[in-house]
Amino acid sequence: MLFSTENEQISLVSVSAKESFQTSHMESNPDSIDGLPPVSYFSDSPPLPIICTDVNVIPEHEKNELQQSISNLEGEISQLKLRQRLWDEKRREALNKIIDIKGSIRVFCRVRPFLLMDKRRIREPISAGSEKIVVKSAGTRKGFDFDKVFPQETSQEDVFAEVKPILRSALDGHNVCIFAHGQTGTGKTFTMDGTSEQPGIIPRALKELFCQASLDSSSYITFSMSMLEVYMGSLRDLLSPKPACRPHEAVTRCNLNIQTDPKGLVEIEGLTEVQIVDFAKARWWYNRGRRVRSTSWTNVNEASSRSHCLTRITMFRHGDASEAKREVGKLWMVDLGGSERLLKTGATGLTLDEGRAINLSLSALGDVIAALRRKRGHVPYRNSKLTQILKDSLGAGSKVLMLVHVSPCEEDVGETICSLSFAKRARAAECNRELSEDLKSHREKRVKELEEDMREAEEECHKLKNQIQKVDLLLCENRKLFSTTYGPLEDEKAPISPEEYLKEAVEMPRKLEKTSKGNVSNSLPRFMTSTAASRQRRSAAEREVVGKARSLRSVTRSSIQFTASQSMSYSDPQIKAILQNSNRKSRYAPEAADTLPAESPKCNVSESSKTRSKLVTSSDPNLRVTLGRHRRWMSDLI
Ligand SMILES: Nc1ncnc2c1ncn2[C@@H]1O[C@H](COP(=O)(O)OP(=O)(O)OP(=O)(O)O)[C@@H](O)[C@H]1O
Repeated sequence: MLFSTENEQISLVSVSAKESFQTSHMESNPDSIDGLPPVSYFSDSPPLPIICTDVNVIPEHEKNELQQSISNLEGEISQLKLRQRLWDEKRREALNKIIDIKGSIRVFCRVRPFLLMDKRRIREPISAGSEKIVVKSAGTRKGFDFDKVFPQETSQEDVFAEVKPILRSALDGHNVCIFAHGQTGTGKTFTMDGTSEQPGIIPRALKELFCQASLDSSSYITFSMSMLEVYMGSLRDLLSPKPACRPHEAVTRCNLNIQTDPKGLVEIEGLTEVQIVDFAKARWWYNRGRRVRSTSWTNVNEASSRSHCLTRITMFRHGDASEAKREVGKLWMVDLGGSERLLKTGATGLTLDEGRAINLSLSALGDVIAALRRKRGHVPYRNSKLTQILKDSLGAGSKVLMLVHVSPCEEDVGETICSLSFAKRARAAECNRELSEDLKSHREKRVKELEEDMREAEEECHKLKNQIQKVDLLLCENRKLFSTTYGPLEDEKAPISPEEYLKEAVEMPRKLEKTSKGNVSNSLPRFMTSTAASRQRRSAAEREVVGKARSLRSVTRSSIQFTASQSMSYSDPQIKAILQNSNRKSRYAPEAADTLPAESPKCNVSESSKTRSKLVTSSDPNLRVTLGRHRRWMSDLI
């Protein structure tokens, strides 16, 4: 029976309740209770009015009110998110302007403290100011300007504080390179890597990236890591699953190819790329790579690095799932091999060749930076492997930080001047024009203003994040209340699968045609309506698309992790978003976490072969090609 109005419904329920009450009372309790006369509804006196409330009946207007409040909250959240995005844009803009004012290639200098084995003289040859270094030698004084000078007593923390802003830029989707350059034994590895008590830039940067990513409320960021070494002009994969081979063997066995795609993006074929979900995992992988690096003993440094060691962190910044937008930024942290006068290091044989190779690639790097600075048409990237690898991270839109290291010792003055001259060359082009004091103070003022803007934007973003969380909580409660009372909300649809999405895309023209048949088709000229042949062609195309969707779903089910170039092969933003979501889910799934070693790499043959088979069983030919071409993934390791 249908109840037309609320009142009718209630009165009917009241009657039935009254009837049932009367029946049950008559059946179960015909006599008095505790000697009291039973209440008779059949007496002559008129019956008392019965008030019945049925808890299951909720007035219609309450349902509407709840629905309204849900949609209001949803609207509020999207408004807040929009405001948050705008503030985030402002923050990025301010940061970019700051970096542009300060210069996209910045050069710092760090002076190493005296070591126990150093011969100390009364008069030290180097005096360091905050932005200037003066070298005194053989009665001459040479001055070198820098963006920042770190004197001997500078702590690792202070150095990192100056590096931090550039990391934010990497998180915002820019390509960033941080180099440590200098003579052998001047502290490049100490600055980049550090010790367990005094961690250097790389471990601190890894920590900072995860910290910043967790605070970022407008998007979510995922990370992957690769490490390689440029040794005697060849590339070695430092995170390779193979056992750490000896340097000279590895050169031939682990050589990798550098490819540049038509867009100018650099890809290193076969380079291992591991996904890093947290700082602990990142550190584990970093330590693993470090141990494999080629070092040898020289007269100058007991554990001299004989190669350039490159650590790459790739950042995938995903916007809202609805936006399906993704930005990829690369952060390169490079511990360059020591520049050295080969005679001084006492190098012979292989070590001598290693030194020569290091020097050649360093001068190629200097040429590239100088050409970029001078904005020359031709940039000689091809002159060394190092510059080929960094090609897409050194050019326009990228940020470069060079940390030049020098020794405080008298006997190293010649080398010190060489290193400082290298730095001067890198810095010169952008600082060609010596700035007047007025201009300098104007720039400083502008930077301060922009820093203030940035802080304000960050605060606003933080406030909005908190507000969104609160409203979201309220929304969840309301949704829960609605679904428990009235059943699922109308717009609470299950997330659309790639197959459904493509099917919908295929069906859309059909639907349109159906509508047009009814309404517009007759008004179309005959040559614009579909022929039998065109219909046949279209259904063949539809079958292909649905087939693709199926294989796509099988891919997402098998939790394959996509890299930048792989996901780019799917040009549709909605599919990308779905794939990203599925990646995200699988990453946090317990079985995905298991594939990362907790403490040390454990060889689990069945596990790894299972994963490998997943990687190759995709039925999608496009995917197979990109997977085949691409880097090995963490799941493929060991
Ligand atoms: N700022 C510093 N404070 C304390 N010790 C330092 C500092 N810089 C360097 N050292 C020490 O100097 C020694 C040489 O440093 P490191 O190995 O980092 O030099 P390097 O430039 O990387 O040399 P190479 O190019 O040969 O690899 C190490 O014992 C290191 O601990």
